[in-house]
Amino acid sequence: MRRATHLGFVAAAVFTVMVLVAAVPFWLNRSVNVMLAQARAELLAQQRLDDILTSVRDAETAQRGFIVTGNDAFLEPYEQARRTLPGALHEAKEKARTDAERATVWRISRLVDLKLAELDETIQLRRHAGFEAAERVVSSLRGKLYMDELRRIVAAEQVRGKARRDALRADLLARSEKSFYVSVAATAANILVLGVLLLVVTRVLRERRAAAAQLEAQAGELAQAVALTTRHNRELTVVAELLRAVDAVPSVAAAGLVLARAMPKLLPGVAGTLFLLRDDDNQLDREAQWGTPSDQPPVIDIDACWALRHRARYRTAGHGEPACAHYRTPVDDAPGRLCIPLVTHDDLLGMLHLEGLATGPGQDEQERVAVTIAEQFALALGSARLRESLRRQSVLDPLTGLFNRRHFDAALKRELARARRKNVPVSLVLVDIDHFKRVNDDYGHAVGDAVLRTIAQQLRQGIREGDVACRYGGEEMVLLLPECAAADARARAEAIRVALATVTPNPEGEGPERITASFGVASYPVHAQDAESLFWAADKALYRAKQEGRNRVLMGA
Ligand SMILES: Nc1nc2c(ncn2[C@@H]2O[C@H](COP(=O)(O)OP(=O)(O)OP(=O)(O)O)[C@@H](O)[C@H]2O)c(=O)[nH]1
Repeated sequence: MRRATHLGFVAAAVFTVMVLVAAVPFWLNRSVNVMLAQARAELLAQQRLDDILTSVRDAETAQRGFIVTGNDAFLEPYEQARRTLPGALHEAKEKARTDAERATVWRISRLVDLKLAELDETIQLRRHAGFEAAERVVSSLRGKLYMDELRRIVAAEQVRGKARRDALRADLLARSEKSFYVSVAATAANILVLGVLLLVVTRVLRERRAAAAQLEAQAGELAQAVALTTRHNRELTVVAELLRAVDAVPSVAAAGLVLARAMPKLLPGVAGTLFLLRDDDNQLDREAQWGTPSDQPPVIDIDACWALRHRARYRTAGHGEPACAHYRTPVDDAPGRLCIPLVTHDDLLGMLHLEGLATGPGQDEQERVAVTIAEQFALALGSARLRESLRRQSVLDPLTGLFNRRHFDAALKRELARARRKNVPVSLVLVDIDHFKRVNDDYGHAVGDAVLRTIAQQLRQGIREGDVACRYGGEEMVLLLPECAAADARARAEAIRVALATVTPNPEGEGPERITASFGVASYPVHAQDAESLFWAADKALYRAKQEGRNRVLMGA
């Protein structure tokens, strides 16, 4: 704004200077014109006097011719002079510019009148009194005196006029010269001023252009920063949602599905596969996939991936770079791959394999997003794993891997309530190893534990999905069989009993050659109506089985 005001002042000043400079030659030209007009008027005045003198002279010549010849034809110029001279004299008087001029014209006018009167007199004499009478008047030299005086005055006036004209011409020449130099100087000054103005305007425009370019660049940077922040915020929101969702999942496997749903939002157009490390193993399972990934094996070894081996991300952009063993398609056919190990607290949890990442500009940005997701997901996954492990520990028996008594009590109540609601049966099978004390005594507790694990394995194998096998306490175990009537429960217990007698109790070392167990079966609604009575009925049947010689299945009463 201030710069614009300055520019306005400069323009106004330049305009004023230019007007003044242009006015000087104009003024000089004007004075030259005045002088020219003066010179012209001078010439005209002289011309008028010359014309008057010439007319008088012609009239005198005509008088002489008439007097000599008496022929009227000679009088024509005289008549002409008498007609024109009054007008010429009048005009001369009118146009006289100074008092001196006016006085001179008056004197001439009087002499012309006298001369014309003398001519008139002589002509009349010649006409009426003859040649001699006219000759006498002419010879008196009165007319000659008039003419001489008239010539003298006009000649003097000519001399004065010429002097005035010469002075005017000299002045005119001097002024023309001055006017020329002033014009040249004015033009030069104008060019100079215009040049300065042009310079100032160019500079101002250049500065404005630079300022505009700077503003444009700043606006561009700002827009980029805003876009980046918006994108980061969007990413943060999605990552936060992802973490919240992973936090709420019931199992580590479900966390993979949550990731597969979030990834297309975070890295659009990028396909991927999530591999998760098995517990106590060097193998990873393909847990989830999104986009249109290339063929990936369902199970991979840690050694199959550069990223897993080195615990650092590994990128292949194509062009013959070494491929990971889990790539089933050549590197060049699926460029822009990135393997990121999922690590938390130095524990390897899995690996994120991404495909179709940018290989040119935008590569770093995508990789940054991918690494952020992998880091955050690994943390969330670690927590999910821990939660899952704690949950398992709270319901599982650590020695056998069967559910513990707390879980059994809750499951029994739940299944009984459901059986009542749905009007279906539910059965319990109590299992007690026969003479287990002897195993401990003969081979030690470690072998006893191994035998317990073998039997637990047999129980797990002998039941359906949805059935619950628990270690109730010591060497006593229980099977909860939902929607299973008494006869079916008995048959199932019998099958387990028979199978048990055929397995090696401790496949890892020494121990008894075979082991047997006794089974007590009770069912809702035939043997009892509530949890406690049902358990009690099964326990009584088990007791009877022991009493009757062990290694048998007995039904509740
Ligand atoms: N090794 C091992 N032994 C256990 C465990 N829990 C209970 N026992 C043992 O199991 C044995 C149970 O013995 P008893 O209840 O006398 O019965 P039994 O020897 O199996 O004889 P019957 O049941 O009458 O056939 C005890 O010696 C307990 O110490 C366990 O977790 N590990």
